[in-house]
Amino acid sequence: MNERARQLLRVDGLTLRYGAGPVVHGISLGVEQGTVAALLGANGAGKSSTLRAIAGLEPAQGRVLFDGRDVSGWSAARRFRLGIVYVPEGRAIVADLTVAENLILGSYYEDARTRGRRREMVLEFFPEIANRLKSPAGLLSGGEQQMLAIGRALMAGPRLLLLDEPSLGLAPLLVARVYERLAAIQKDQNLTALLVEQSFHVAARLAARAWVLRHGHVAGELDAEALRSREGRQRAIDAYLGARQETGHAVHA
Ligand SMILES: Nc1ncnc2c1ncn2[C@@H]1O[C@H](COP(=O)(O)OP(=O)(O)OP(=O)(O)O)[C@@H](O)[C@H]1O
Repeated sequence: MNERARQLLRVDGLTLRYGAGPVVHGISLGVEQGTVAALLGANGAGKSSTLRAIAGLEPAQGRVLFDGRDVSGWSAARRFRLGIVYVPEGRAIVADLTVAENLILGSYYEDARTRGRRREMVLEFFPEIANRLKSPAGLLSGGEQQMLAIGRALMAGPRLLLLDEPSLGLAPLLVARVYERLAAIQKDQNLTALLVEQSFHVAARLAARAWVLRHGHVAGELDAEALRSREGRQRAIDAYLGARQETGHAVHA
């Protein structure tokens, strides 16, 4: 990893347990400012738990540094105010509120001018929801709900977006569209994000770096070049399947 690049997020030795044994075992990673990184792995590998711990939604051991500040003991609300914004799996929009009201929820504490400016930006990225502002959010399609959830997070002016499986439950064409928009937002807004994905090839299009988790361990690490190469793809598949015993060591491609 290029140590000179500025890491907005640094996680060291993150360990998380729900009951007896840990489900995340001493994970370390860093996300550089202005880049998208991904946590890959099969069901139950510990991806969501890691993301939730970074957001402050699960108690964990280890260190979470944000912009050089140790936020490990901070509540989720305090991390949110610092700019760490989490978009949960399953989207969690408020079905009974309109699309416009859901957007307002994302920037509840901002002044009207900031809110208006951000709303304009969000609607530019997601014209699908721009035409549906007065509809109850529950009537939107799955893809539109995902766009709304991302839009709502952008309304908060995130410095770091934590995206839990934005492709979940979406048809391939919609997944491609959501990822296209994320790429446009990243380019235009210089967004920093950490996302969770099960699909390697979906994440590989956007991410500059990825970690493959397996049974709560980092089983492999891939940089941008490896993410886009056939060899890197094979390496990730091996790590998913545990074909190589790389547990505990970051594998540089
Ligand atoms: N609230 C919870 N209470 C107890 N165990 C949990 C809880 N949440 C997750 N787990 C367990 O922790 C492990 C890691 O789950 P996690 O959701 O982080 O994995 P994941 O890689 O995100 O998988 P998925 O893609 O299926 O969401 C799994 O064995 C899961 O059953």
